[in-house]
Formats: sequence, C-alpha cells, structure tokens
Amino acid sequence: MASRKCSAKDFIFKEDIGHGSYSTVYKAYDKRNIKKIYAIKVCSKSHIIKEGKVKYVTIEKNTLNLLAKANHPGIVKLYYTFHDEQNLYFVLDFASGGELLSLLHKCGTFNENWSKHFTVQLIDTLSYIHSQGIIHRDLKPENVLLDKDGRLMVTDFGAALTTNMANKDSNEITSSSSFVGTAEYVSPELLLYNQCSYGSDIWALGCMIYQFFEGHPPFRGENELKTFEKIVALDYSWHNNKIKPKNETPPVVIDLVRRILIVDTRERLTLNMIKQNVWFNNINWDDKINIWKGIWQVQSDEGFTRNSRSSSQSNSTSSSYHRMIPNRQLHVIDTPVKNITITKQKRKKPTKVSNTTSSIVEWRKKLGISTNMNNNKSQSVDMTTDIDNINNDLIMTDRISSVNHNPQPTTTNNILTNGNGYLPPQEIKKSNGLPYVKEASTPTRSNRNSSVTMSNNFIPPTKLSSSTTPSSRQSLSSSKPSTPTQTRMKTPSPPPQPLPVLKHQQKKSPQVSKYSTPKLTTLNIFKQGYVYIHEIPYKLNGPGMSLTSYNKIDNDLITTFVADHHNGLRSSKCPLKTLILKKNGSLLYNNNSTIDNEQFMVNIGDSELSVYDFEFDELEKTGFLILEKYKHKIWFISLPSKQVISGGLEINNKETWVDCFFRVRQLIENQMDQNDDNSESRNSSVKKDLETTAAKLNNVTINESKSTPVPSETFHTAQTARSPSGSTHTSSKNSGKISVPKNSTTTTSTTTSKPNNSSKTHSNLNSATSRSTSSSKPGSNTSNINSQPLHINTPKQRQTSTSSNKSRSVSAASNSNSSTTNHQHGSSPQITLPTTLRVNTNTANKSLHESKRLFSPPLRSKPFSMGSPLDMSNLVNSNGPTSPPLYPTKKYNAPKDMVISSSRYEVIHTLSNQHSPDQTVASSGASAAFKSLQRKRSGNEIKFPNTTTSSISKDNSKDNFKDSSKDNNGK
Ligand SMILES: Nc1ncnc2c1ncn2[C@@H]1O[C@H](COP(=O)(O)OP(=O)(O)OP(=O)(O)O)[C@@H](O)[C@H]1O
Repeated sequence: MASRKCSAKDFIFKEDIGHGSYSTVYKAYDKRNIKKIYAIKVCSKSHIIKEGKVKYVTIEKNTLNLLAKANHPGIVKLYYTFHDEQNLYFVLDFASGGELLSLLHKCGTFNENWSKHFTVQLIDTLSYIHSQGIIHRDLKPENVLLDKDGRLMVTDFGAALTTNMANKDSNEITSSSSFVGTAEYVSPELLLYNQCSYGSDIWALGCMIYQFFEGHPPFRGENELKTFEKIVALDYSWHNNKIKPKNETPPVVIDLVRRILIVDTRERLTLNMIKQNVWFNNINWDDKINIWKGIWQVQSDEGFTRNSRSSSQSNSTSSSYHRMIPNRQLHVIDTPVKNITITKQKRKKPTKVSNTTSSIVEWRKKLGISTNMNNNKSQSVDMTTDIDNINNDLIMTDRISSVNHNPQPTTTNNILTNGNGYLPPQEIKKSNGLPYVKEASTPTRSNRNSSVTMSNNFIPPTKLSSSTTPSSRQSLSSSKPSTPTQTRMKTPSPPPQPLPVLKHQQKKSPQVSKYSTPKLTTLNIFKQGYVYIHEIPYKLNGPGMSLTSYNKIDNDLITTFVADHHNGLRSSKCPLKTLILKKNGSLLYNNNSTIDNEQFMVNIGDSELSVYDFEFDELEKTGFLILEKYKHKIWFISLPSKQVISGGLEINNKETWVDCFFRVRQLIENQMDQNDDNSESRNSSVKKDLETTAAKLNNVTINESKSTPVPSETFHTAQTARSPSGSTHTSSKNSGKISVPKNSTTTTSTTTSKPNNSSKTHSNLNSATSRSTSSSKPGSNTSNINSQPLHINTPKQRQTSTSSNKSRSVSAASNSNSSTTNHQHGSSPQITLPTTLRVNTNTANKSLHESKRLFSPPLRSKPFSMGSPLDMSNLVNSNGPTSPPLYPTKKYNAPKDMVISSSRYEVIHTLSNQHSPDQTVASSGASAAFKSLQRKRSGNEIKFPNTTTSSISKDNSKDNFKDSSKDNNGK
C-alpha cells in the first residue's frame, strides 16, 4: 500500500471516545478502507500552548513514532500525524475494550489467571519499551487500554523519557527527572531524589500487580501528600479488600510484589529477574502467540472477583464479560447553584503532571528536601514553544508509517516473532506485508483531490467554525480542540416563539432572565408525563447505595446498576407514575392508580440535586434520567413505550425533560435574584403550586385506549399538517380539566388559523415541506446544507454539543442564556410520538426533524385529554411553553461568581465550606462522570439517521442494556 499524506478529510469522524487534559479522542473510519477503525486524538493547538503542554505532546509524538516501528502488540500504534490550522491529529490504533482500569473497576479484582496474563503482557511490553531506551514514567491501569479481544495496549507516552542507557535491564538511575506521573504510582526515587530509571516503571508495574489482586493501588492516602508519605515509608498491606476472601492472593505474588516495591532501586527486581520469578514458571517468554492472546480468548472462566456492585447478581459468565466493557455513558448534567465563589473553570480532566508536581514540591518542602524542580535537562522541548514551532517542529506533515488497510497486526495470527521477540520491520514486510515504517513520498495532488471527492461534504474545520458557531459556544469551547468535521452545516434557528400565559396567572410579576429577554412563562406545569420512577434511598451501610458506592456515582456504577436492575427499573413491575415539573422547581409524582395522592419528590433548584443523563432519549424512550439528592436518594426515571401507555398524559413535548429542568432552574434563579432572602415566600409559593397542581390533577382524564398503528405516510402528513393555530388542543386554564376533542387530531388547520407569528411560521412550514421533498442524500453536495435538520451529527456539532452540555452546567449557576445554546444544539424541541408513528427510514426521520424544527405550535386555549396516538401527535405541538428565544449572536459572559464544577460534592463543599473525609472519593467519582459530560447526549445521535453515526448509535441505544459489549466487541 502506497504511503500517503493524510488529513482530517481522509477520515470519517464518529463519536468521541475519551478526553485527556489536552485532547479529545474520536473514533474514526478510514475513508479508503471503511472497515479500518482508528482512534484519532485531536489536540487543540491553542489549548496546548495556553496550558503549556507542547512538551508533552512532542514527547508523545516522538515516542510513539519510535515505538511504532516494531508493531509491538502491547503498544498503541501511531499510524499518522498531521495538523491543520487549529488542531494536531494523532491517528492511533482503536482500543475498543476501553481502559484496563474500567475493567478492573467492573471486576473489583482480577483472579490469578487474569492477573498473570495481564502482568505477562505488561512485562513483555515494558521489555520492548525499555529496549528502545524509553521509560514510560506514567504507567498505571488508566494508561493501559484493551483491544476488542482484551489484549492490552500501553498508551499515553506524554511523560516518557528517552535515555541513552546501555544496559536496558538495569534499575540504575538514568537521569535527573522532572516530576511526572500519578501520585499512587510514582516511585520513591522520584519523590526522594528527583530521579528516575527503568526501575521507576517496574515500581509502577509492582503497584499494578498489587492492584490486580487487591482492587486498589497499594499506596493511597487521603491526599497526595499522604500518598507520598506512604510510598517512601513502604506503608501498604495486603488483604484489605473486603469483598475478596482473605489470603486469596497467592504468597508467591505477595513475595514478587514485595521484591518489586523496594525503595532502593538497586535492590528492586529488574524485568529479566521478574521473568525468572517462580510465578512465571509456566510462561514461555518467547511464545509471543500465547502471551498475546486476548483475555477474552484465553479464559472461559470468570477472571475476576465480583465486587459489591454486582454481587447480588449471578448472571452467566458471558453476559458478565459483556458487561465488563463499559460503553454506556452517563452524562452529568448537574448544575451547581449560584453564589459559589469559585471562578476558575475546571479542566475536563485534572492535569496530573502539574498537579502531582506541585504536590511533590509541597511534600518535599515539608520534609526539607530540595525543591529545585528545574532539573529537567533531559527534556528538550521548550515549554514556551509558540504556534509556529508547533506547526513546524512538533507536528506533523506526514504519516508515521505506510499503512496496510488490512486488519491490524494485533491479532494473534499477525504477531510475528523470530524467537527472540518481534521481527524487524523488513522481516515483517517480507513475511506478510504488515505495516512498518518507511519514508513516504509526498502525496500527489490527485491523491488529495480524490480524498476530497470522497469526503461527503467535508467542510474544513476553519470554514465550519466561521460559518456555524455562535460566539457563545466558541467562547465556551475555546480551549477544546475544535472538532474535525465531515458533514453539513446547521440550518438557522427558528424564530423565537411567544410563551403561553394563563390569564389567572397574569397578575404575577413576569420572571425575566438577567441575560436573556424572553418572558418566562407563568404556566404552572412545565412538563408532565408518564414515567417509571425507581427510587433508591441512601444508606450509610450499603449494599445498594452505601457511602462508598454512592459517593462514586460514575459511569461504571450506573452501567453496572442499570445492567443488574434493568427489569426492575423499567418494566411492568414498576408502576407508571405521572411526573410533573412545576415552574417553581417542584418535581411531583403521582401514582396513577391514586391520582390524588401527589408526592413531592424533589425541588429542581435544590443545590444538592444532581442530574445525570444516562443514554436518555425522549424520542426513543430509552435510557434514564437520573436525579440524585446528595446523600438522600437517587431516582432513575425512564419513559414507557407508547405501547405501554397507549395515550399520554404529556404536555410540553416540545422540550425535553432536561431542557425543562434547566429552564426551571433559570426561573428559580431569577426568583432568587428578585427576592433573595424571602425563602418563606418561596416556600409558600411552592406550597401554593403544590395545591394548585393537586387540584388540577384530580381532574385529569386518562384515556386508556390502545394506540392504533399509523402508516408512515400518515405520520409525515400529521407532522407537516400539524396546526399552529391552537384551535385543536387547548388547555383549560380555569377548570384544570384536560380533555381532547375526539377526531381533532387530523386537523390541517395550517391554512385556517394563524398563530401569533403565523406568517413566519407558515412560510417556514412551506419551506420545510419543500425542503423535505427536495432533499437528497446526506453529504451529496452543499446545496443540501440548508435542508438539514436541526441536529446534524457531525463531529463539529458533537463538539458544540459538548459545549452545550457545558453551558447547561453554566446556565443554572449563572442564570445565563445557556438554554439558548442547549436548544440550538443539544436538545431541539422534542416531538414524542407514539411508537407506531415512528418511522425508521432516513427520509421519514428527516421529515420528522424538519417538521419538528420548523413547526411553530401555538398556545392552547381549550382543554385537552388523552386520546389516540393521533391525538397525542397533535398534543405534542399544541401545548406547553415554548423554549426561550434563541440568541445565536449573543456572546456568553460568565458571571464572576459562577462555578463550573462537575462534582456535586465540591459544590456542596464549597457552599458549606467544610471538609469531610469523603471529599476525595466524591471528587474522583465526579471527575469520572465529568469526563462523560463531555460526550454528547445520545439523543443527538439517534435523531439523525442520515449519518452513519446515527445509525450506529441508534442501534446501541435501542439495545441499551441487553448487549452492552456490542459496540466494543462487534467491530
Ligand atoms: N487509542 C485509543 N483507543 C481507544 N480509546 C482511547 C485511545 N486513546 C485514548 N483513548 C481514550 O481517550 C481518553 C483520552 O485519552 P488521551 O490520551 O487523550 O488522554 P489521557 O491519557 O487519558 O489523559 P492525559 O493525556 O491528559 O493524561 C482515554 O482515557 C481513553 O479512554
């Protein structure tokens, strides 16, 4: 395969799969070989410079470059590097199995077989890395990824050090070093002497072996300083794992770890010595085929000890395997409340190097050790490197290696050895043509052109950013890598819609946002619908949500929980409830059988409330909205399918629950602004609203008639013909009675009555229809750009969607106009349709989204009630408050007193200004969740089947909890 010069245009960027402190990693397909999947690490140049990361990016690039030569299966391979105006790109092996740490968290601990297998692979990999004169310096389970077969791949060489040591199997101190690494795995020589060696990696290996058996690293203090103290004092012990039976760790392993975790590097075992250890007596270190079998290939038994999270379950091994690989996403949509005085925006991920460094300085100061940290001669890159240097010196004008677009050499069959290790590249080439490094010629213009032709509406990031992104979003996402893009631009936003105001509420003073002008509605019920609510109380001593697990609400916990309790969470066993969100923030529920028995659940404005979106999609009725009142309760909220409820007690389906939450929080903030210290009056207002709602709900009529399947054509007609007039379904403001006139849903009143802004709406509607009919396949040419639905699933927009998530966090805290952003990108008005109306073809969905975007529902003025599915579809657009107007050009200005934090604990802690021992735990859980925050909400993907991404995501979402490994194993 001829080598070539690459650019972002050569790849189809899919979902982001992770975030580092200076990068976002995307899954991507090679356009020239669509079966080939890569992980592309995208680093924003400006962010790298701003954060002083140039050095680490350069090291990573150079090291991976060097290590890519031998195709060692234990190292994430770098295939290409390139850059454009904004970003640097690393095209890497895609490790679909995720991080080893996640697997370990899932498992609790590994059994001896797995531990040994992983250790053997680590040793083989480290041997190779050291043989190249490289010290990794940040080895830990987080930096070890797994491929689809469970074969490990070491990654993250940003802290690596290249030495000239002749003896590669020596723990002799090689150099003075900068302080890098992660507290728990940092070696004592680095702490005490500011020096490192190959032995430093071996120290980390020892920590990892310990962790495989015990479930946690050997040295972990309440904070980094305490951790350091433990490290130099060799203060660790075995059998601390309460889940695991005592003495399960074989003495031979304990002895091995003891010989590795030795402070004096001269006494510490070297890799060769480790290989000779009795624990590896059955290992043939030359048998690379066996060594490099994936963990899923070698073991048929469970290779792990279940932890408490799943101990109640005894599912089959294979399903357990599948659940081991996390691929569901928990999105934190938590918003801290205002009046918190942290102003600095938290980074997506803590910058471990600098954090650890400052801790070490502090620690060394305490001990009276020299704190001269500038002894870093071995690192050659100037931290002050400017953008030109990045362009010219650092990155990256061509491929690392020529690429064979065949399946990767990471399968056992492809691992070629010469008995001593890996075949030299030439040998490999001769043997089977697998990739190896070679100088590549500059691609020809025609090559480049051809890739452009293949690019399906690819718009270079620079173009796209200038044409699509409102400044507010840019300002929020300025420090993140801008996303490579491949598809289309977004259509302009619909015009602002008036908000409904009920007459009897007009006396109340209107709530006006500080940052935006919409008159917020005084409609009492913001959102209402049938849901399943699963409530888990907090209990100090577990097992469900005990202090330990509760404090670590992260992706893993929720994934496990949902997998384990799927049936209980959303099934006929779980009775449907009516959930009501009031404008005062009250979230109430009502058991449908006892409709008058309304329960107060929580207040959305509560500072101790966190909200998570776990693959939640209102259109598809998948996933969960998770609400958590800190140390009180967790609620899993999910939506029933239309088959279950046949009709729907749903109002305001134009806005998602999440958007409604945000809007209500915004309202509450405004109220707080207006009357900061009259909590009493707020309480009485809450009470009053509760009473009003209770009275209203007493009169709700629920029509239990079964839904009638409706052909897809009808669906389209119903969408486009939905009346903006409001004549069909209107809410009763006086009686509180909700009823829908029969047969009212087939109205085509678009032409018979006009909404407030009817002319505009009408023209949009027409325009939607014509676009809908004239639209061609996605990506065929730019003329389609304007005909795309509101959500367009491009990496760029996923990026802005990320920003959108972030801005959600901002909004409630700051009373900003973030709902504007949300509405534009993350959550356009949702139309909830009966399942029978849902059409899965691209065209139909496209029509749906176009109609959805352009349709301008009026206020209702007449009562409505549940009816047939068609009734519902009309209800959807004819009721409830509209979203605030959009202000795409308004620049977002964060208020000074705003906090952006992922951690519910941190928020609470900041509020109460107290310290408690569980802070660390809570923060780490939150930071894991915060990582997930950066991912787009699954709904964005599902909505647009026009892109390949959407169909893939859709599949996943549909099958949310049955086959959680599908995405990882099915490639
Ligand atoms: N080759 C890959 N295949 C699959 N996922 C990957 C790959 N590389 C990275 N990831 C995922 O993306 C996340 C971010 O990776 P990245 O290397 O950018 O940052 P990091 O190493 O986690 O953080 P930092 O570089 O700040 O230490 C990782 O945590 C990992 O889950």
